[in-house]
Amino acid sequence: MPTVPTAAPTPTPHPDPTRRYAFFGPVGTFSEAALRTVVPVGTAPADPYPSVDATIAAVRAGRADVGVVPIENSVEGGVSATLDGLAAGDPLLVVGEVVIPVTFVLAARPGTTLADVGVVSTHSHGYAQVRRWLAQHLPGARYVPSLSTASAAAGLAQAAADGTGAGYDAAVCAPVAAERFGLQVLAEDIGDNRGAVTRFVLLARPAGDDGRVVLPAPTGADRTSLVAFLRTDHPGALVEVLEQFVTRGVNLSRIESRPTGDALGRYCFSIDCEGHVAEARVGEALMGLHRVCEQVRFLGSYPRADGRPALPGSGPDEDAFAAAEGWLRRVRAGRAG
Ligand SMILES: O=C(O)C(=O)C[C@]1(C(=O)O)C=C[C@@H](O)C=C1
Repeated sequence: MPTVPTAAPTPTPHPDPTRRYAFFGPVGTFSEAALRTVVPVGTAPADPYPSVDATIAAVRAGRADVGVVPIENSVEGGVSATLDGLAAGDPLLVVGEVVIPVTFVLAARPGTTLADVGVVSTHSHGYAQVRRWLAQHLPGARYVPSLSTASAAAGLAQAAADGTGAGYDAAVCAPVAAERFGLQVLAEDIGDNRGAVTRFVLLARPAGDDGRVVLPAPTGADRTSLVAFLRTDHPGALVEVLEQFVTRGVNLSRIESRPTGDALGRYCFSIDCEGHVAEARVGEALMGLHRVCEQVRFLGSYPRADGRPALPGSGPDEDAFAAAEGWLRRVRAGRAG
């Protein structure tokens, strides 16, 4: 069985001042906070885009080299816009991840009190994380969705500057967004779940057009992301997919189904597993998937934000994979097994 080559040379680490970064904006989003953990202000050009789709499109079109978007929240789960954006369209690679705590404030124009708040706006993922607090403290309040937590805050500031109404009275946003847009914080730390975190991914175009290597080299504590499209709707199709990981002792850290959009009942599986495609066990699992699936879209292998090495699996260790490969080579050459 062929050995999967490792990425060489090692790609440039972030921040790379020669690259242009894009993030799901405007300024003050959690996505910007995630970006700033790897690309501090002033180290490289970084532009805000108004949605996940726009951020992904900027990377695809070459307006940015690396894009930062949310992919998974510990309370509300997968971010559909990101999962779907990566499953279709020109291929992109995940080249890194960042996990940050998410804490929310209720912010409004200065002079507003809690009793004045009848309509609240925020991103749908933000709303899902403060629903209980709102029900308890603003039981009559109506919810208006916004493109991001920070755009809800920006809308209040813009309306104040224009002398108009924003269509809502308060925004649920990051503390930094309230500060950036000169809003008054009516309530702090209003998240329903202490310790909520969101995982963000750094996206880049695969190597090819500019000759840059973007696939990060293995670190020993990596994650691999992919999308598996099942061949046909038949009994055991998902088991066949899972088997590829189980038999190689590869641990999954996330699996969720997403509709392909073609027809009712057509789903693909968005999967994260532990390890790097350069490791034999992961490479073989991916080859196995390729055999049983209609299509497998490799989304990248990249260092885990928590630096945790793969859990020891019940399957064979890396040496056993190398030994098996050597053995097959020998017997194929007609030598004694
Ligand atoms: O609106 C933002 O600030 C974002 O970065 C988006 C987003 C998300 O979609 O998950 C990020 C983290 C929070 O969980 C809420 C919203």
